Amino acid sequence: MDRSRDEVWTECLGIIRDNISRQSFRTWFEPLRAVGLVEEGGEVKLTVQLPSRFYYEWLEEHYFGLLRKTITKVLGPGGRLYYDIVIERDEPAGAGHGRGSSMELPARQPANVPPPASERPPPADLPAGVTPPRPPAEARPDAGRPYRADAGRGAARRPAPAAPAAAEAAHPAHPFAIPGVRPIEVDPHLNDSYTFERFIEGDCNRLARAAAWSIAQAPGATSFNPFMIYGGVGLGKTHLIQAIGNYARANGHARTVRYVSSEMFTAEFVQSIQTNRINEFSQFYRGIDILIVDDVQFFGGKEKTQEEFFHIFNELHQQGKQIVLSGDRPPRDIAGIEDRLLSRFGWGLTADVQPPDVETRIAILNRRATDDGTRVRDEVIEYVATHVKSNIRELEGALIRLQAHAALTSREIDLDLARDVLKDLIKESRPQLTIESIQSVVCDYLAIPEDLVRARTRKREVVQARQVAMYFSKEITKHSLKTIGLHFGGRDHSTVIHAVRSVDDQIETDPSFREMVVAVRKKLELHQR
Ligand SMILES: Nc1ncnc2c1ncn2[C@@H]1O[C@H](COP(=O)(O)OP(=O)(O)OP(=O)(O)O)[C@@H](O)[C@H]1O
Repeated sequence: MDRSRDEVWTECLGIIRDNISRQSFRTWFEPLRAVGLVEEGGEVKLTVQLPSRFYYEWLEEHYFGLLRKTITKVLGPGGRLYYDIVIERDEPAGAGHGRGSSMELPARQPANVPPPASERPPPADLPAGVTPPRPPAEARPDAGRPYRADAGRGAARRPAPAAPAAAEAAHPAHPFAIPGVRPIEVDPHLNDSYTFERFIEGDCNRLARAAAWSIAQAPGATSFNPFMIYGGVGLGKTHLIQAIGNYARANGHARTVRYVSSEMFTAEFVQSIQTNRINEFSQFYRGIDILIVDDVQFFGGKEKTQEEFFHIFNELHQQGKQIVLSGDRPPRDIAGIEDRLLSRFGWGLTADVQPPDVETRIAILNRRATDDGTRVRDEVIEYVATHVKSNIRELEGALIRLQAHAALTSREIDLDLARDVLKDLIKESRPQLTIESIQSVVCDYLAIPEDLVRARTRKREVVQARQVAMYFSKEITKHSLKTIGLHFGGRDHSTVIHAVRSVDDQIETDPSFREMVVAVRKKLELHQR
């Protein structure tokens, strides 16, 4: 064999890249690594490592034909592709591996185009003692059956909720209810309209949507636990994580679902401390079947809350309950959260959502208009979709504005109306923050008169505000260090470098400082919407 495994795989990737969208390539093929290449009995076996079973199922289901052709082209008719799957933690007994170990899982022979993964028997050629990947949830015999608290993997047995007394025991009390007085239904805090039916799938969210769908069929029983979605503002994270809860509740796959933002969780926790009810708070969250926590980055710097969440997380995970999280960035980039918690966020599956392409934007607008019972011409939909690009919330906002104007003025929604009504939005669909606006947001948050950050003063709190404003100016604007310095009373570029380093250092070492930076960042993002 004259070529190395990496060379062979790079050649394969080149062919695959030319045959699928950029987004799909990034999602499904970029994370894969070649880990072996051997020639044996007239066959050339290339082994590729997959990050999870989910990848295996997805590749087999969607890219089998392409992979077969590619391997034959690169390695000839004797070419075979083998998968090496990294086993997630807590695999069912039988797999016998911990996190990070792997198993050899031969891909199906190229001659057979396999039926969908859900209809296939387990591959017969697995090495002894290796458990085949679980079929997708919809194919499992338990899928679709009413949820039972004691049916899950490792779940503690609980009384069946038939008799009133049992029902009371089965309902975790609301943290702020009077315990023992009456059973209280857990309010899931879900928005009914955040469903899978209303969620438009595109390259931008395919992995996240597919994983969310699997989880909703069998919460706690897939290897995607926890499941974390991350991505920018208004890209559908909340919609998707709530869709899991809505679907699981509607189909009897979970009895108690709780959606909570990390800020709300923190507020409830603080309140429970103030009212001496930490135990109730903790019991309540430990009894939830699907816990959905939005915007986990706001746990940053809140050490006590993190600790409480850590214990709740562990308990739920051990009981086989489902945990679903969202954040504005991947776990490794979240500041101010303890490593032990961050590493848990990455235990299951993390999937990102990206800004939608124009086709997906058109589909979202069409769907939204149909749901609202409004007729909007194709040319108007296309006009809005091509001009409003940055996020889906803005896209929906544009449509709502059009609908409102048309209703108030009894006009039809046509291109003229769209141009007229949306001209300000379209001109500056994402206002760029200037150095001055950053100074203003930072000073407003820290209660410092704005002109002081440009003045000569070295008072401690002014220096802090100045450094934070410099830090964000460097991060957000495209200005050079020199220009940034000039906007801060004519300081030179080395002062800006020093400010950025100093802020970075303090983020690392000072939790309350870190919390302040996170809060300022959120304010700045609001100004960009
Ligand atoms: N793929 C989609 N199909 C249909 N509607 C969508 C889609 N993605 C987002 N939306 C809609 O866009 C709006 C914003 O979505 P959502 O609140 O879920 O975004 P987010 O990523 O959680 O934003 P933030 O980070 O600001 O909380 C919602 O009304 C949601 O229903």
